[in-house]
Amino acid sequence: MMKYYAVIVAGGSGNRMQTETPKQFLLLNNLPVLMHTIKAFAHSDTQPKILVVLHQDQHNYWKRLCNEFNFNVPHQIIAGGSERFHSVQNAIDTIDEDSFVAIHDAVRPLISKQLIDNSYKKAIEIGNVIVAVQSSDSVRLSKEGQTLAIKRNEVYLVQTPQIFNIAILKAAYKQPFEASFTDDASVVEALGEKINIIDGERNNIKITYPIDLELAEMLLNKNETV
Ligand SMILES: Nc1ccn([C@@H]2O[C@H](COP(=O)(O)OP(=O)(O)OP(=O)(O)O)[C@@H](O)[C@H]2O)c(=O)n1
Ligand SMILES: C[C@](O)(CO)[C@H](O)COP(=O)(O)O
Repeated sequence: MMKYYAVIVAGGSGNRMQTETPKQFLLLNNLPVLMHTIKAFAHSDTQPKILVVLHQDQHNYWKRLCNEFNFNVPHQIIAGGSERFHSVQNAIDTIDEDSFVAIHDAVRPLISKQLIDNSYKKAIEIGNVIVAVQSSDSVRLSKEGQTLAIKRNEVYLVQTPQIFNIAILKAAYKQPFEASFTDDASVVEALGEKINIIDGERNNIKITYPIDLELAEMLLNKNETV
């Protein structure tokens, strides 16, 4: 039987958020952001094994938070690295069985259970899957001091989860780090693999700036009242 993993990367320091507490631990409707994200995967039908990547200095803080919030969802804690790339690398190094692995940002807590299950299902069918949405704004490319309008229907805004077989992930994450590796698809693609896109969700925002936390709270409350 196929095995499933979810690697939830929470090893960042949240510089753009400019809060003393890293954004993955900030409260969203009275629960830390990271706990919402873990719960989304734990409540999915797929029931993946959950690996949470945290900076080594925050392991004890996280354990205290779990006690304080009575948070009992089973998960394994992995030490983070200097870049997102290294945090993912540390997690996949610990996986030793044939499996499909979803990599997801801790700071995308609004992911739906349906999108999680559908993404694993499609990854099994077509080999790999990343979720993305199209831009509703016009898009321009900045090059050599000029900007140029490009066809927005040829542009995707990439989200997570990004799901791959463990064998391809292990091979991809053996490559040396490049600044252009901003997600897992860019790392796997550098091996020459074709990347498959499926529709993401507009609600699946990444909490990056202070306004994103406010938006997430509004979207969460809207979902709960529907
Ligand atoms: N060394 C790192 C850097 C980032 N991440 C995780 O990768 C996700 C996406 O990264 P980003 O939004 O850039 O988070 P930060 O690096 O924390 O933010 P910033 O770039 O503003 O400092 C986050 O869940 C973050 O915790 C990680 O696990 N390890
Ligand atoms: C992985 C990602 O969320 C896909 O959109 C994004 O690339 C992460 O970028 P960040 O600069 O680490 O926030």
